[in-house]
Amino acid sequence: MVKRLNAADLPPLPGWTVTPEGDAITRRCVFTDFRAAFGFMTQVALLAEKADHHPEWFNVYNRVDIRLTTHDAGGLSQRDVDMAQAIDRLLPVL
Ligand SMILES: C[C@H](O)[C@H](O)[C@H]1CNC2=NC(N)=NC(=O)C2=N1
Repeated sequence: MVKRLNAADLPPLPGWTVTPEGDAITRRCVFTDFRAAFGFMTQVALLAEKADHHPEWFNVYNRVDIRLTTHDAGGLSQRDVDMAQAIDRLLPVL
């Protein structure tokens, strides 16, 4: 079992929102087009496989809505924090 983190114990994660239930964090990522969005998703997929930690996500054209939670913890864990920060490093700086 993975240790669950309370939302209040999360480090600052600019761009991410804690769900009202406190069991997940979400972020909307918008790209120039589908190609860029899907390229990003491919990179995240590789990270997810490496970490054995997989996002819930929804893509329409240039938009990717991501939800991170840890099923094995029944809520948030350090794995979500690590994945969120790794995802942020893939995003273009605006
Ligand atoms: C057996 C396997 O390690 C687990 O099911 C992994 C796979 N990917 C996962 N992804 C996420 N988001 N949460 C998990 O608890 C999880 N567990």
